Amino acid sequence: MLEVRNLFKALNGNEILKNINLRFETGVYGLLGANGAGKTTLIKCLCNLYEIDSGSILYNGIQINHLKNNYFNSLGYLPQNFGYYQDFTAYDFLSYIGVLKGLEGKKLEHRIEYLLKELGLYEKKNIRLKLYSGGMLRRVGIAQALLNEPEILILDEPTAGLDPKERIHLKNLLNQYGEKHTVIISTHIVSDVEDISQAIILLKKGEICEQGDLDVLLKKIEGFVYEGTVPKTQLDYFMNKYRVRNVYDLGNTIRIRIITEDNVEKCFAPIEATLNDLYLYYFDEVSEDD
Ligand SMILES: Nc1ncnc2c1ncn2[C@@H]1O[C@H](COP(=O)(O)OP(=O)(O)OP(=O)(O)O)[C@@H](O)[C@H]1O
Repeated sequence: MLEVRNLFKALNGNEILKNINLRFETGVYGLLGANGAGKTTLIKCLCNLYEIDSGSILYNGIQINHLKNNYFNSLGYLPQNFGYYQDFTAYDFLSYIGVLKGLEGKKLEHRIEYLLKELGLYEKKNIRLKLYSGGMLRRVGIAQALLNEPEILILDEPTAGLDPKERIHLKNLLNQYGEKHTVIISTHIVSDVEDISQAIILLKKGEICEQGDLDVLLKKIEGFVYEGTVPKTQLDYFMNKYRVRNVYDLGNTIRIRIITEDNVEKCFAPIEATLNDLYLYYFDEVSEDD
């Protein structure tokens, strides 16, 4: 179990994370926030790559900075910008990282082959990484994070560069991995974590604004989400008046989805809220995939 208590972190004199309290058990956790919210900084703290200013991060009750290698052995991490050796093949690169992680022999070979197959890279395992596409490199990055079958898997923007089919495949893989391990996924893309997260954490300007089970979080905006059909000429009026999520062109009219706590015009009817609505409600912007 990984626990964050009253964490504060500044970078170059700017307070980036403020009073963060979190608890991670087995399951998938979706860490959602707009660009610059502090997700990467938080992840670097969780990976013990940043010293924290105050508070504590505990793994099974012990501060991670006291555990040193024992903690790293339990951790798999995909950084936002993942470094690799261009002239290595995927197989050689994973062997190299595996050895750094203390794996060897047949066990390492089997694990590499399994992950290359799982991530759809097996046929290309002997091609140099400099010839890989962005999506393929991201998948190598995910494979290296999974090499030691870590108790805690932390992925910073794992779907960057992946196509829709690869995203779905990765989601299934992470969902399965989360059945027995802790998986923390940082993203600003709602669909990366929707349907697979046992808890969603919303980070805004360095503070947790909400966390918990998605159904419970959605209750907070129950009755605030509406859809309605309005004349096209009134779009600007409604855009200024409400947070507008979707606009569907119906010819002379448009159907819009809005979020508001105010009373609305008769043309709007309440509708069930989704994680994308929650994202817009808290962050005042639509998620990239919406
Ligand atoms: N070394 C640094 N010194 C000062 N400020 C920093 C440093 N690194 C990041 N920041 C600032 O900290 C804030 C949070 O950055 P961070 O990268 O953690 O956010 P993020 O949520 O991961 O964003 P993104 O999705 O764009 O990667 C930003 O305002 C960023 O400019």
